[in-house]
Amino acid sequence: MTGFLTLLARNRLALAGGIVLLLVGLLALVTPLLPLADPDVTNTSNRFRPIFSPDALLGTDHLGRDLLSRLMWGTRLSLAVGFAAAIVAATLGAAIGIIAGYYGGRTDNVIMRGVDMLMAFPYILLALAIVAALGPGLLNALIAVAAVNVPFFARNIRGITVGIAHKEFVDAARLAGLSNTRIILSEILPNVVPVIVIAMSTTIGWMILETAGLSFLGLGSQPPQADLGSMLGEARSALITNPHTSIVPGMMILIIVMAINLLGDGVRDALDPRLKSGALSRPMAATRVDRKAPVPAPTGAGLLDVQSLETQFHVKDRVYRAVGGVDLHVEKGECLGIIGESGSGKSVTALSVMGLVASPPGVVTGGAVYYDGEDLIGAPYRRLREMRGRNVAYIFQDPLATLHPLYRVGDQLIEAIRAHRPIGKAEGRAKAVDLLRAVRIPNAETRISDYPHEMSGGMRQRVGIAMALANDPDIIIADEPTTALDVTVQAQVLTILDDLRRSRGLAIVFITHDFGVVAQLCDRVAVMYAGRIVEEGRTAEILDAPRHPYTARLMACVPELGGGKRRLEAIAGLPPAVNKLPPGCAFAERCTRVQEDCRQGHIPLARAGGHGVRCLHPIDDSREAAQ
Ligand SMILES: Nc1ncnc2c1ncn2[C@@H]1O[C@H](COP(=O)(O)OP(=O)(O)OP(=O)(O)O)[C@@H](O)[C@H]1O
Repeated sequence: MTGFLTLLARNRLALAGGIVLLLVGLLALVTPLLPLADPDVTNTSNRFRPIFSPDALLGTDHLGRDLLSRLMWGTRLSLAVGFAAAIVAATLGAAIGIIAGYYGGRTDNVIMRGVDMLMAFPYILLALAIVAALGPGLLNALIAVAAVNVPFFARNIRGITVGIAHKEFVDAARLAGLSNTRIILSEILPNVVPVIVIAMSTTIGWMILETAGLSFLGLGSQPPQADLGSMLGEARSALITNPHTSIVPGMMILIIVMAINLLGDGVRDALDPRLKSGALSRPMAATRVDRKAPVPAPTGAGLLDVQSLETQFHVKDRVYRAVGGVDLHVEKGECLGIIGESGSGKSVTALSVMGLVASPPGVVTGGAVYYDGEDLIGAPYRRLREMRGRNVAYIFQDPLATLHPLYRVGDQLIEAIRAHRPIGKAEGRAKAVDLLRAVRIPNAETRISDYPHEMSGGMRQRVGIAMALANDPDIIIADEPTTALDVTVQAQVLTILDDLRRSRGLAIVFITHDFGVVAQLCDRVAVMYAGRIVEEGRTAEILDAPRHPYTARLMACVPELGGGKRRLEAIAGLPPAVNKLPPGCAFAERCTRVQEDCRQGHIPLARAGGHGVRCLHPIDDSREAAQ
């Protein structure tokens, strides 16, 4: 709750909306206690007094009634009716939606067809029909407004419930013997409540307007009782001659609805922080580049030469330094492993290479990525598009998320091939079959017509590899491609990658958590921590004698088959938040070798031969590393 309120308070517009609404609500609450004139007492000799009259601050209406008093009492009534209608509509709609979505089948059909029938009427006609049937009056207007909004909630919540009702945790609850009512209350409801709150927060304003609309037409509050709509309705005839009688209630409606909508948007954003971080906003086609420092010149090291790369996420006033000055290079045909704990910046480094970090909120703020001497960070989007897949291709962790579920894998492969080569469909298909064979998918000719869900996880990952190979790239960046696979399939996939590397001269950048994989596949390895490379060198050298305490501790966490019984040492503490990186060594807090100078200034990556380490007190002795 505190987190939600903090997030909400950070949104200035929502905060302003909340404060205005709170003030209006407070005023409405204390209205009976205020020394106001009676809102219903008429005095025709005193009619149409202007604003700021001595005895009527906001003037009087056509019957000489005090407009300030009517405004306060009217606001109170309009707010009460609007909120009550929203609560009734949300409760009924959510209940209907949950029942339809959870039980499905005939129940769903019957309920939703009824809802569809309600939705088939224009809502204002439906509201008018309900009020006509029940008779004019504020309570009936409330019922009408609630009734016309029930279908909106029912439809929304039913859709969400259908998705949740088929989730494994609901199946588990059912298997555990929970009754349907218990499952709905304990498993479904908590998951749909945020959606109900979001839907309510964005519709209350609308319901206040609808109630005001009915009162304006004379179907809501009845004279002499004031609500904002009826005040507007009564002022209609004096709109030109005495506009203040319309402006006063009109302004209040505007203020209330604006405040509710701003607050509602804030509530939605706070409940779904992805909206705020930009995750759901449409990202740009290439990562935004904003390099302040001069671009480093190419060193000519390797086919891919990453220099001082800095990538940040700018979320409101916070800056997350996900990649804080990374230097890497990969030679043709070489396999470079990037290893590190979760959140150390491996994926963001990899995605930055081809401008694939989503912007907003991602920004490349420094450094360069040279591919064959050409700076990709500064390259125009057209050039990047040409090179994506053709020169540098990616394999991602979860092939289910990258393959389109509604297209056959063959069609997706053919599309990937044809994106860079103007070849016919038949030729594309032949090439796709060859690719599936290259990644050792049995019966490639028939499996090409499978949908992704018809394949096993390992096969889908092979399709991912085939897709990365589709345009004979020089470099493949594989971001934890085997993490989701079991060990035997993992071994097969690694073997395929290794063979392809040797047969095609592919360079591979392999991102992983697993030192075993690094040992099997990689020529060199770079260890990342808090957005920096802390150690880099030949795999055998680092595995034999890690020099950075972090690398040594990371290796000590890995169990060894046949290595006898030994205690696995977890690394105490957590990596620092990348928006609050400490000065000096980011690992200092968790390091057993830490000394005072570790916490000060920039620590460079010191190189001796091919082995680099970013540590002031590195491990010198392999026995010490093993401890
Ligand atoms: N959209 C975002 N907004 C803010 N911070 C982000 C965003 N995306 C990533 N980060 C931060 O960037 C840092 C690096 O993330 P990255 O995904 O590169 O880590 P990783 O080492 O690949 O982790 P994993 O092994 O779990 O994939 C993390 O601290 C992460 O929280």
